[in-house]
This record gives sequence, C-alpha cells and structure tokens, in this order.
Amino acid sequence: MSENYKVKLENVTKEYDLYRSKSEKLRGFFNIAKHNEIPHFWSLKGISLTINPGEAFGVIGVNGSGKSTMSNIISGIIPQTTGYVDVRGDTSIVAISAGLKWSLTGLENIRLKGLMQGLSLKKIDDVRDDIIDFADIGNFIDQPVKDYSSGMRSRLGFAIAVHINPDILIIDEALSVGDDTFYQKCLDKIQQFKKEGKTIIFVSHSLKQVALLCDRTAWIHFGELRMIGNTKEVIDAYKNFSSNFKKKTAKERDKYQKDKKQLQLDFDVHAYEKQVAKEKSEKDQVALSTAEKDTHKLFYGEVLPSKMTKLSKVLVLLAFLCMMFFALITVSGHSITKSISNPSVLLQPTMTDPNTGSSQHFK
Ligand SMILES: Nc1ncnc2c1ncn2[C@@H]1O[C@H](COP(=O)(O)OP(=O)(O)OP(=O)(O)O)[C@@H](O)[C@H]1O
Repeated sequence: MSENYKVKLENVTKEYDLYRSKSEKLRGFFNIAKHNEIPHFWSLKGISLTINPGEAFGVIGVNGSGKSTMSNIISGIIPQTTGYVDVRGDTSIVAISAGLKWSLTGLENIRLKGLMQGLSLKKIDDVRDDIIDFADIGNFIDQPVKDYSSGMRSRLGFAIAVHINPDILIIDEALSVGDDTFYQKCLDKIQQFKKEGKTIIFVSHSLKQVALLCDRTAWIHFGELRMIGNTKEVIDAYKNFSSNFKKKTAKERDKYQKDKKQLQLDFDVHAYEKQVAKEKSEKDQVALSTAEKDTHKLFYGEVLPSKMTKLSKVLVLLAFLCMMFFALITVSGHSITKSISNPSVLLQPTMTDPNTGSSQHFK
C-alpha cells in the first residue's frame, strides 16, 4: 500500500553557484569552469521529511537557514539539486517575494495565477470579486503591482492563494507585513482551511503564530533538519537554543555562524551520497553495491541537470559545426551535393555572372 502523505522529501539538497562575474556564469552554464573555480553554497544539505494530509506544518529557523529554499522546492518554483520530492496535489504559495508579476495589474495577476492553477476563465470570474473583497486594496486592483506597498502585495498574494482552492497552501513569512485587521482575517481563513482538511505549510519567525496554527513543526538549521515533531517541543528546543546563543559573546556568535556557513560551502554531496548508501545497506541488509545504485537513483533519478552534460556539449558542438558548414555552402555558392562529396570546394567560392547567370570559380 502506498504511504499516506501530501509531501515527501528524501535527501533533498540545494546548491547555489556563487558567481562573481557574467563570464563565470557563462562558463558555469556550459560546465567548462575549472574545478573549484566557482564557490558553491549548499542551502540545503539533505532534508528528509513527510507532511501529512490535513496537517498544519510549521517551519522555523534562523535567517538564512534554508526555510524559503525548502518551501520554494515544494511549490515547484525552484528545482532541488539532488533528492526525491513528491508533492501530491496543487500547491499555492504566498510569499513576500514570490508569486505576483510586478509589471501586471492586480486584476491581471488574479487571471494569471488562476490560469496557472488550471482554473477555467469562468471559475476565475466567479472568484475574482471574492479575491478583490478579501484583499481590500480599493482602486489599486487596476494598478501595476510594482506600485503597491509590501502590505498591499501581501494582501493580494494571500487573497489569490486562498481563493484558487489549492490542496496545499504554503505561507512563507507573508503575514508579517500586513496590519492587524488583515492579519486576523488571514488567521481566520487559515483556520477555515484547516477545518476543510487542507494541508498548510507555514514558514515563520513568529513562534507565537506557529504555536497557534501548527500541529507539527520542523526546525531547519543551516541547511539541515535539526528537529521535527510536536510544535511545542520543537519551539521549546528552538527557544532554548536561541537563549543559549544570546548568552554567547559577540565574537563567539560570529564564529559559530561563520563555522556553520563554512560547512555549507565545504559540503561534499558525493560523500553524503556514499554515507546515505552505507546507512541504507546496513538498515535494509542489502549489498553495498545495490544500496549505492538505489541511492544514486534516489539522488538524481528525477533531477534535470542545470548545467550542460557531456552529451549536450557534444550535441551543441555538432550543431555548431553543421551551422558553419551550411553557412560556408551559402557563401561559396556551390551546391550541397558538390560540397558534401568534395568539401575542399568550399574554399573556392564561385561568382555568378549577372548577365548569363552562370557561375565561375575564383582562383
Ligand atoms: N539564488 C541564490 N543564490 C545564492 N545563495 C542563495 C540564493 N537563494 C538563497 N541563497 C542562500 O541560501 C541560504 C538559505 O536561504 P533561504 O532564503 O532559504 O533562508 P531562510 O531560512 O528562508 O531565511 P530568512 O529567514 O531570512 O527568510 C541563505 O544563506 C541564502 O543566502
């Protein structure tokens, strides 16, 4: 029987290349940069967790710990670097920085998000007024979103996300910029969602809001899952960490953060894969070679390479050579068959006589 979950992550990592120039970016894309030339940062270092249907799931952690990276991977905005991601149902994300197209008006954004979610134009028209009512941003609905305040963007983003009826609602820090009245309205809507048995992923620095809303919570710490479980227990452990951290001197705090970030720069995904395979082999009592094969499939089976592979490099080179060949044929004026049977004629361009139309070779 298949497991009953809404979201499953297994050994999910996310690597960012820290390019320092456009030429580095280009070389990075074509995968021709020298080994270790471009620094890498591992925003996630192997996250495994499941989120159950109908659960309100909290995600907490210090700034830069990887919370948004994880929620963006779950919502499909960015791909993982390795690992298995299974999301059962439509997701809708409300985040301060995601979702709305800034050059479009509020109304156009409603249509766009609705269409992207697979709603018919009729269904979008049906919910449009509810969204406008909920967002309560007056005539600004006809203005481009770039002219909105952050609170107004948050209102519209939240209103759209909850009215397009997603199976999984992801809220990433989006309640922190609204005023009190709107915040209460959002809380009521989230509670209604919970009652309807929908799944909610709630990313927040507000431990009070997480405690109020979430059944289970994950604490992400510098790219790793530090703790997962009952919300109160996780929040207590996090508060304990924070109060101990505050007791350290500024120098100690700085060193702690630098060391953790360095571990994210030095993370070796191949060593991690080997370690996962070894643990799998011991746990499932299977040969190491079998576990290594399974682990490799789990890590890379559903991941599209973001850089050029050897095969794509060869294909691009072939396409380039073909293009050059046909360009030379055009310039030389010889026929394709003649050029293929004797490519050296490409070096002897012909000249067409404008009176007779006949061609002659240049010597
Ligand atoms: N596009 C990117 N390129 C390089 N590094 C990135 C990129 N996006 C995120 N990061 C890095 O990944 C790490 C995790 O970022 P993320 O936004 O997921 O953290 P967060 O826990 O949501 O932080 P916050 O609480 O401040 O919102 C950070 O160190 C960030 O600098």
